[in-house]
Amino acid sequence: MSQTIAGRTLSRPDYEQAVATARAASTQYYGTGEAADAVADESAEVTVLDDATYDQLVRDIAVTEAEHPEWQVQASPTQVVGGDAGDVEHSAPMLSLDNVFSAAELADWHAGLSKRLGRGPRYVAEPKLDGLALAARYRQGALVQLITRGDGVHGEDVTFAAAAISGLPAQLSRPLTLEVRGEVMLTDEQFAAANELRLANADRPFVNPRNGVAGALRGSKDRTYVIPMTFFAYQVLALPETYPGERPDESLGYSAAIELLGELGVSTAATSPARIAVADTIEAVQEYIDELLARRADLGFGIDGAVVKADSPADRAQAGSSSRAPRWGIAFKFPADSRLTTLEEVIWQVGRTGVITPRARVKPVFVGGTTVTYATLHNPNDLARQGLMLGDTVMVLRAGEVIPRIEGAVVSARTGSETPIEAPEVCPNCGGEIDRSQERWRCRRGRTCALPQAVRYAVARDCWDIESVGEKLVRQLVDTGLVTDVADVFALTQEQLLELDRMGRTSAAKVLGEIEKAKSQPLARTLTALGVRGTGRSMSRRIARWFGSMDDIQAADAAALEEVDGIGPEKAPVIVEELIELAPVIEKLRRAGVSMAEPGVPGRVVAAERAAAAERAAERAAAAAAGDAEADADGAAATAVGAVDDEADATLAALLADQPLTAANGKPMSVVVTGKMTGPLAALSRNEMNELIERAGGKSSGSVSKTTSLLVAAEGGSSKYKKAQDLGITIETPEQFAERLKSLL
Ligand SMILES: NC(=O)c1ccc[n+]([C@@H]2O[C@H](COP(=O)([O-])OP(=O)(O)OC[C@H]3O[C@@H](n4cnc5c(N)ncnc54)[C@H](O)[C@@H]3O)[C@@H](O)[C@H]2O)c1
Ligand SMILES: [Zn+2]
Repeated sequence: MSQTIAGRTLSRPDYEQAVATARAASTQYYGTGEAADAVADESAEVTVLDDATYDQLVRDIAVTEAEHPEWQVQASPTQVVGGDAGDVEHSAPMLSLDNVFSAAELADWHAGLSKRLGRGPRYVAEPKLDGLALAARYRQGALVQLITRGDGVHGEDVTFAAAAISGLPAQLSRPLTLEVRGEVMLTDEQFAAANELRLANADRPFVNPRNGVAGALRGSKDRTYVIPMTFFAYQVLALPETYPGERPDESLGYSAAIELLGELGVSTAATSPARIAVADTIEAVQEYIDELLARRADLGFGIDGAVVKADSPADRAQAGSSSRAPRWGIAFKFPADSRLTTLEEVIWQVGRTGVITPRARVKPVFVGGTTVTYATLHNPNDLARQGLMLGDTVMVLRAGEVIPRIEGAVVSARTGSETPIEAPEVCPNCGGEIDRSQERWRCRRGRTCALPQAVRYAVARDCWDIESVGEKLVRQLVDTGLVTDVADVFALTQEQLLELDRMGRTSAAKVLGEIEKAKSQPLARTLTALGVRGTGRSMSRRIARWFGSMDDIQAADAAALEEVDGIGPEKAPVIVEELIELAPVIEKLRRAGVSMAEPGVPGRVVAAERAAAAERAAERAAAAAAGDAEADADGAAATAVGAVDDEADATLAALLADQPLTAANGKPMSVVVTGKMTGPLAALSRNEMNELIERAGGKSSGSVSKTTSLLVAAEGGSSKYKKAQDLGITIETPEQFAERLKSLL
């Protein structure tokens, strides 16, 4: 995960230009968030950079200054903190943070600090919140002033925004006098809501949450509507003597201060999904950082790294600070997850279910670890409202493994050559009418619009595996009306097939043979073949394994579906609705003799039994701990209950016997497969390997982490292999793994 941004040495004119560009970009960045509005003078050039580009520029400047200290100018971003000075003097300078970009750089930093202190400090590690720094002054428990960071010495008074910020109460739970510092930001939800509001009020939407928060904050003075924001605190400090009242204990460590903030009613990252870690070694810090990066996309708000700080005030005092940043803390920067690029084309796609979605083709840009060329857009109505244009400079977000998304456009960067995006008049797939009654447009023909694609998908190797039904045959089957939905495949007869072009007896027999075999495919594959909106292969497997039978799946309501790992309150009702729509197709499949059960899968019943067994085991352990005396008192009753339990446990054990990847505690083992398979597993696709793992009671995962139980790899050398070795995770060859699963092969 390391990202090296080595700086380059610039020529003197390039250096001066770089400093000027960085300053202009900063002004923009800390301005209103809607570039154009920040520039009163229309003729002024607007410099908008994404953070990755800005950071690269600053690195180049730093490397150049190291080589030519005499070139350094006062305005260099390496010398000064962020934005413009305001008129409120800070109680103590609001500093920036120095950065590291890799585990090795962090270890070096730790070595340096340990040397300075003469010992390895205890650390607190927390998210680097991607918002704006804010100082909040409380006098005797009442919020009296909010100040931006400004140039670090003087900030701007933004007290007027207080009511819009959650996490910063107007009144603390105790009447203390103190200053709280932290980050004000727009959560993902708040960003979406903010743009809805802005559009409804004929204001320009924000480009992304990070750029939006400056505008949200400043604009709250004159705006007629309120844009809610969120605050997370990361520091408590004393106020000057002019502020009367009881003060907090100044010898508090950082972790204790975070706790105090929580008690006072101020929110911190400790109670956010990001959490905070206290760690005695730099390795433990790194572990938190790795784990935080893995969870980055699921936090609900933007982070651009982690911050590592010495916990004790004594360590901090001894380490001290430079004019720009403290020496007792460091920011571990994550690779950029959003970059600016150009929107080149909008492609309208019709999905398997007939839903029409716009997809953006952008000028290729490296973001979130890969080069992105395509990104999802909002739904068509949003597109029209946002007024996005072809040729716009757009922000592409790719966090974690999720599909890249366009967050917004920098309207101020328009040159006049942009062109409007044309929405389709008719269905781009069949030329038929579009149903625009819902937010998501859909072809009026629904699933039948994309029927050939749906059938192709259903007969593919990962679903029913009817390989002899190729693309041309599917076309013919659909065109002749023999197939009107995916289930019709199972109703095909020899006579019907023989009437088709280029279909002889041998081919027809082959097709029918494969169709016959497909009838006994596991439920998970049939569920995948149905193309239920909101599910794919792995979700279908999870659903099939959880319920065990199609009857149980169809009987499930949204609440029951939500019990399946990965199905949330948004997805569950969609799946229910889809299954209702698909009921006639499912009924056809049932009548055609297609299997409606997941073989060898314990399903929900055993899942419930597992939970009960685990509970019983815990109770027994507790009883044992409570001492024999009490257990004796309940003697008779306990024996009777115990007998029933033992019987249930025996049933469970029998059921689990062919679940070699279920751990003793009933939890699935997490298995990662890498590289080419060999031996008995050589012919299996990755999807088939995943199926096998799940059938064996395990969980397949794409990346190695602390929680991985097993890595399957034919040879060493890959990064997953090395990571597993480092973490001491069991590694098996495909042959060894096949041996472990022999009861299932
Ligand atoms: N795109 C642009 O044009 C542009 C211009 C200027 C700055 N920037 C961005 O701003 C950043 C650089 O500016 P910077 O000086 O604020 O440095 P920084 O963001 O690298 O680090 C310091 C800041 O981190 C914040 N922070 C978040 N979580 C924190 C935590 N848990 N503990 C302590 N502080 C925390 C605070 O606001 C603090 O002031 C970079 O990310 C840069 O990309 C971008
Ligand atoms: Zn259509």
